[in-house]
Amino acid sequence: SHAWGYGAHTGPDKWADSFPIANGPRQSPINIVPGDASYDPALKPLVLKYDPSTCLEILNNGHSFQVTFLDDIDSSTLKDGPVLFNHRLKQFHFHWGSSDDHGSEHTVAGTKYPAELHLVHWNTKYANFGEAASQPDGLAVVGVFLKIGEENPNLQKLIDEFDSIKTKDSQCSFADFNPEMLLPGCLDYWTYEGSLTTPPLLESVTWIVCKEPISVSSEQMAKFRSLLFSGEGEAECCMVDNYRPPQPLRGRTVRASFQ
Ligand SMILES: COc1ccc(CNS(=O)(=O)c2ccc(S(N)(=O)=O)s2)cc1
Ligand SMILES: [Zn+2]
Repeated sequence: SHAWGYGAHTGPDKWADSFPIANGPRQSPINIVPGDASYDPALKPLVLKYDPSTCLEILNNGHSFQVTFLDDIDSSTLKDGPVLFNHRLKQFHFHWGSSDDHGSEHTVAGTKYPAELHLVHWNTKYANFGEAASQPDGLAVVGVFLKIGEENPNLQKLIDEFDSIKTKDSQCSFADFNPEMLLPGCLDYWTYEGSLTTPPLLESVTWIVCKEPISVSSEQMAKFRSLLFSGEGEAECCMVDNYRPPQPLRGRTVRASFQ
């Protein structure tokens, strides 16, 4: 069958054909309705400790661009927040639109942001990422919204690599980047039990969505849109609208770490 993508014939409405879990009970993303979220005073503050020396490479995987980290020791970790176990950072990537008025996966009271950052971590009670990804409490993804405003010098460090990763399956080494620089000042969050937002859509993700966005300039967003879904030598297809729309809540509770 066709590989999955975001086009008319391969996009989110077609994913259930090959990945029936697409219609499962805990799919992501969702529309977060702040008024319906329940403040949970038992939720701890998020503890994110990242080591820039574990940054390995930046790559275009044909769906997004991602920065991959060395995860063989506990050097870049997520602790506390809504999770009970230590998690290790595996990679971060983004989702964005074809224009500044849409592109995020989660929405907040129906508001769409131009882009959304996902920092993917796996629970070290499991042997490795692949094991963890198939467990209901195996992954924790921190989502950060991007909002049009000031140019973001930390995002610019990623954008400066785009000429080397323009096409699908291109990659280059990328060192000494600290993803802490991509976090908002305030780490208030909403949390709920969900899934990967791309195939295999595994229902193994504790979502941790930050309330406060980070800034990105409109010019920087235009650079995101210069990346290609297509491979070298193929007809050029701009990497835009690589987001899954919100999915049914199916009775899930969204908790807030703040009042
Ligand atoms: C077991 O085989 C596997 C397991 C997992 C994957 C997907 N790769 S992945 O985990 O990096 C992510 C995909 C989508 C992510 S999102 N947008 O929800 O943050 S994270 C592939 C093969
Ligand atoms: Zn993602």
